This record gives sequence, C-alpha cells and structure tokens, in this order.
Amino acid sequence: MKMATYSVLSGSVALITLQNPPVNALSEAVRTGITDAVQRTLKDPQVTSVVICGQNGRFCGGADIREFAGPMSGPPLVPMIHALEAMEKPVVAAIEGLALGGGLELALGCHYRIAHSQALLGLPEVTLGLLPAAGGSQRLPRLIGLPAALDLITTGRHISASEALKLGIVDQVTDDNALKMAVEFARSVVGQPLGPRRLSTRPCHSPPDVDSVLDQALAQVWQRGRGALAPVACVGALRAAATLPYAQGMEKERELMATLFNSGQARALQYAFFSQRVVGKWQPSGARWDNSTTRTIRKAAVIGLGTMGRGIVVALALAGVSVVAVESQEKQLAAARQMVPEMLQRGAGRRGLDTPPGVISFSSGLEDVSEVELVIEAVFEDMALKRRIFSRLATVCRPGTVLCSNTSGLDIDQLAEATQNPALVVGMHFFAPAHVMKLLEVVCGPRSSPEAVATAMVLGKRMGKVSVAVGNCPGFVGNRMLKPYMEQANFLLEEGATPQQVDEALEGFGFPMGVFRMSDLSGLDVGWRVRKEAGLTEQGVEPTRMRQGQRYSPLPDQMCEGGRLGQKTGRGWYRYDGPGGRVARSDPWVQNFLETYRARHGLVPRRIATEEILERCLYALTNEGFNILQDGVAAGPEDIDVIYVFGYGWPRHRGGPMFHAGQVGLARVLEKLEHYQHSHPDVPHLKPSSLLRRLVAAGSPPVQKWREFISKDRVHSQL
Ligand SMILES: CCC/C=C/C(=O)SCCNC(=O)CCNC(=O)[C@H](O)C(C)(C)COP(=O)([O-])OP(=O)([O-])OC[C@H]1O[C@@H](n2cnc3c(N)ncnc32)[C@H](O)[C@@H]1OP(=O)([O-])[O-]
Repeated sequence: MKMATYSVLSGSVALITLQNPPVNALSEAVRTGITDAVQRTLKDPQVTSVVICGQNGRFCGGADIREFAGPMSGPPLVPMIHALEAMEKPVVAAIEGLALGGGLELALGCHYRIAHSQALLGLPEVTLGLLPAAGGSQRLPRLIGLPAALDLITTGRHISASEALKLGIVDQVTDDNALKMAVEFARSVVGQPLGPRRLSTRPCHSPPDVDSVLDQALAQVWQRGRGALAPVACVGALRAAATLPYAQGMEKERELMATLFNSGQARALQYAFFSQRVVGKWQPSGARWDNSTTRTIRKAAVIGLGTMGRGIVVALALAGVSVVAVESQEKQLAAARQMVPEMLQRGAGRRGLDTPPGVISFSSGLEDVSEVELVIEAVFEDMALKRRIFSRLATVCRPGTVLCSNTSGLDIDQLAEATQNPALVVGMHFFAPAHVMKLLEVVCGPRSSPEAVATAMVLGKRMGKVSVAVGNCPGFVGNRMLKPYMEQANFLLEEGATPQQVDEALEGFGFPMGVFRMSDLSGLDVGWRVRKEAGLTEQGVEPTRMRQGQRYSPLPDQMCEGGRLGQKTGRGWYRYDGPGGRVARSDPWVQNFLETYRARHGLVPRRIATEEILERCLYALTNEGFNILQDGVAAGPEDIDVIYVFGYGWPRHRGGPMFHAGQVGLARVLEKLEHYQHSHPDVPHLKPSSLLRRLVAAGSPPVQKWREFISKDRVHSQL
C-alpha cells in the first residue's frame, strides 16, 4: 500500500513513515499522507517532536519519476516541505538507505538529519534533465555553501553519509539503528529554538568572488554537458540562491524547472533511466533470462592479454573473481604481468579498496584453465584461431564450464560448433577499455542456453556493467549500426565535406567525438582488417567505388595503405604531434588527398550543410536499428538506445537513436531516408526499413509501445 503512516511513540514523538516500495518515492499518495500527518501533528498537543523515516530501511528515492509522464495531481512538494519546516515542534529525518532528489529535499526541510553510516545521499535530478525544484537548489547552498552545492547539484553524484557529515548536510551518523537514534535525538531537542534550523531563513554564504565562481561553474557544465540544458539551469538556480532573497530564489527555481520539465531532454533522460532498468530483463527472443538459474562464478579465465584481455582481467578481479590470465606470446605476457597489477591497483583505489578482491595468476598455456567455471576468450578477430581455441577449451575445461568470446562481431554459433556443448557458448562483447566502459553486449547464439546467458548477464552486472542481451548477427547491435553511420561519413568526404566538418556536426549534436576523430583514436586498421576478411578491399589497381554491387568508399583503405592508421602512427584523418599524440590538428595532406581523389573519380565537390551530415549519418544508423528490431536481434528499442548511450557516446540527453527518431517524428525520418535513397540508389543502407514504414502506417506510436507493436506484428506475419 502506497502511503505515509502516522503514529505516536511513547505519547510524544510523532512518527511519519513513508511507504512506497521499493524506494519510497514521493508519489501522490505519499505526499497526501505526509500532508495529513503534518496536520495531525499540529493538532495533537501531546506531540512535542516529529521523526520522518522510510519503510524497509530506505528513507526516500525522491519524486515518483513515473508520475512525471502524466498531469500533476495531489499536494505539491514545495508547500508540503515548507509546512514541515515551519512547524514549531522539532522535525528530525531518520535517513536509512538513501535520501535522493526530493527525498533529500524533504530532509532539508526538516530541522535535523540523522543518517545511518551506509546511507547514500544526493540530488541527482540533473541526471533526469531536471533540477532540485522542491527548494533543494535554495536550501542546500544555505546549508553547505555555494561551491559544495554547485558540485553536488550540477553533477548529481551520490555521496556517503560520512561525506554528508563532513559537508554539514547531516547532523549525526550512526552505525546502529538510525531511527531509534533519531527518536532519542528528537526528544532531546524539544524546546530548543528552531529559527536557526530553518534553512530557508538563513543567508547564503557565498565566496567573495561569487560571480567568477558561478561563471567558472557555468563554463565547466557547458564543456561537460555537450548541449545538456539541466546542468546550466542548475547553475542558474544556484546563482539565484547566492544573489537573491529566498522567496525570489524559489520563484527562479520554479521558472527554470518549468522550462526543463517540458523540454525533450528531460523526457529523453527519464526514458534513459527506465530503459537501463528494462534491458536487464529480456532476451532478444522476448523470453526473460532473469527467471533462469545462474552459476555463481568464483574463478574464471581470460585467453589473450592484449588491450581488451587485460581490461577484462582487471574488471573480473575488481568484481571479486579469481582469474587465470593466459597469453601464449611471451612478450605480450610479460607486458601484461607488468601492466595488470598497476591497472588493478588504480581500479581498487577508485573504488576505495586497499586490496583488489580477486586473485590473478598468469599462464602461457591453456591447460591451466581446467579448474575455472567460465572462460572469456579475447584473442584477435580471427575465426580460425578462435575456433581452434574453443575446440581446445572443450577438452581442457571440466564439463559445464561456460565458454564466452569477446568477439566484436563474429558468428557465435560457429564458435559453439567447435565445442561439444554449444549450449554453454555465449558472446561477452566488452568495450575498450574493458575495465572502465560500462557496456556489455551478451550475445545469445541460437543454441546458447538461458542458463549460460543468465550467467554472463549476472557476471556483467557484478562487474558493474550495463549488460544487454543481443542476438547473433555480424556486428551484433552496436557495430552493425555503426557500419552505415561510418559509411555515410566516408561518402560525405567523397562529395565535398572535410573530416573536421563531419566531426564538428556530430560533436555539435552531442557526441564526445566525431566519427573521424574516433576512428583515429581506435585505429583505422581495425575496420580495415574486417573489410579485408569480408573480401571488400582491392589493392594495386585503381580502386573502384563499387564493391559487391554496392557503393563503396575506398578512402579509409587508401589511408591505411599509406600507413595513416590514426593516433598510433601520428597521422590519420588528422595529424598529431607524433605517434601516440592526442591533439588532433587539421592536416593539409588530407585536404590534398581528398581533392586528388575526387578529381580522379570525376566527383565535383559541393558545400554540404550540417543538417545533411547529421541526417545522413544518424538516420542511416537508426534505419539499421529498425532492421535489427525487425530481425529480433534486440528485444526492444530500449536495448539499442542503452547500447548507444553506454557504448558509443550517444548523448544521453537525446535518449538514444531510436528514442531520437521518435522525437524527430518517424514520418519525417522516413521521408528523409526516402529522399536520400532517391539521390543515392546504390546505397542499400538508406533504403527505409519496412518496420519503420509499418510504424508510420500505424500512426507512429511512441517508442514505449514499439516492443508490443513488434511482437504483434511478428505474430501477425506468422499467421
Ligand atoms: C519535483 C521536484 C524535484 C524532485 C525531483 C526528484 O526527486 S527526481 C527523482 C530523483 N531521484 C532519483 O533520481 C533516484 C532514482 N533512482 C535510483 O537512482 C535508483 O533506483 C536507486 C539508487 C534509488 C535504487 O537503486 P537499486 O539498484 O536498488 O534499484 P533500481 O534502480 O533497480 O530501482 C528499483 C525500482 O524502483 C524504481 N525507482 C527507483 N527510483 C524511482 C523513483 N524516484 N521514482 C519511481 N520509480 C523509481 C525503478 O524504476 C525500479 O523499478 P522496476 O524496474 O523494479 O519496475
């Protein structure tokens, strides 16, 4: 039952308990309950103090985000919190578990705050495209000063109870029962003056150079935010707190919130919040993996200690898994022996651990993996080599060992075929650097068992990853969609654009790096190798612009042939100070190279508008997303969006490619694809997906309804 209950302890302490599992969010019923409880407290002369707590050891996870989608009803938060603060009986918040967003704002309206040592506190509204608009942006700086409030509110980071104590957000921290302590505390402060405890009446202590502090904060959020509105609005609200009386500050807070609340960004970020939670549950087939039994992995092996393998070893060890790290090449093994412990120590430090929880042993032979419960192969993208390893593992490992490959796009089923038990083979596609990047694609082959998938998904979660189950096809979800995106970028160069122009358009959209800067960073030879395997490259002769019946740009192959592999060679689409250099500078050589190329192929360069760059790159990518949904390679649009936000730098405040298509309007995306396909009939990736056509024909349902639409569509097409 969602509500807030009222009871009186020992005749004098009123206890208000928030009850709305799992996080006691401030839904309409809870707000109504608190408002009623305040009235009862006021009327009861026996009650001399009040304690507010949350059921099941969780104070409050904030406003009920699900309610944001509908019209607001019930008592609003701001007057409710004011009524608490204005009470003439001391009000104490007993913070157990968490006090986030509106939950912490509620606590800031109380006169005192007692926290359990394990509690987490924060104002994460900015991550949902909002600001702490229940007075939080005005009360917090009055409590802890402007610089600390700027940090907490613009980043939305969660802090520990001990940090909250240091900052002065809470009055006491306990390892014991926080509720019991809050009740005793409430009794002890009866009769003490409440004026100084009302944060709204305090002045805001700002540094003397307040303007420059705020300007600096603004510059920082512009740079970090890549076009996000909420952090900028947060600085605006804090400026009001620092420079205006409380009532005017509250007015500014309200105005800024109204602008944000109705922005597409807030909707996108709230969608991203729920998507992250949805994707953990479904397989592309539509079955739930989280009902399957999983194996608890205590000991695992990683085969291949290149960049990816080393990162995976560290990620496993930080999750408390003991690892056998195997590398057959002596030089690579020696490098790993030196680098892995350093990486591990740094990772442990970031997590506040003295010693890393998992133990690592190094080996040069596969025979040492016989005792592990799960293996992750991370060698070169070479099918023959991987198959040899899988067939050897099938004989070395004990029966029941889950065998995973970190391939970024090869056929999992071909690997499974090389073993005796294909049900135990799944893909675990990590993203570089594997101990840092949050995304994990868990690839379900046609014969992978739900148990093997579930084991990989749960292990991913233990490693702190956002795990998404995807189907088995070339490139899986992320890299399959990247192909048409990169292809368009190359075609744009042929037609007259420069790498800078394309990158600036994409960075202006919110990507941390455009496609060419990214390609220089990861190395142009990565894609070259894949194109060679696919039989697409031509050498020696004058390269053609058609391959396998489709338009093809040989530009990146020619760059590789000339040794321009990106940052590692100091030259790529940009030039760098030297091999390994990081600062990209425009390179006249590239300009010259492109001009010569165009002249040789009779291509007349034209001025290409930013709009066309974005539409062609992004809609080609999204179109492939529709094909993926249609093929059942991803369970729903949320899965694709989470992959793009966590693995490919898609700006979170734009929700993800599929959400973005919905916001632009599916009919408009379709119209644009038709337009570009008409101008480029030899580019199959611009041919609108039939799922996109069917969605438009069905009236463009919102993205949240696509999953249902697709499953009905599938049933219909099977009839
Ligand atoms: C208006 C004035 C200004 C105020 C604004 C705000 O307060 S904005 C809010 C500011 N607050 C925040 O930004 C906090 C957002 N929440 C979190 O960061 C995390 O949920 C957590 C750290 C509270 C718990 O992590 P955990 O790993 O233990 O658990 P989990 O993450 O898996 O969630 C479990 C279930 O609870 C659900 N749910 C959670 N919170 C809310 C909510 N507020 N509402 C509704 N639902 C919520 C979640 O969807 C999931 O549902 P499912 O899938 O089972 O149907």
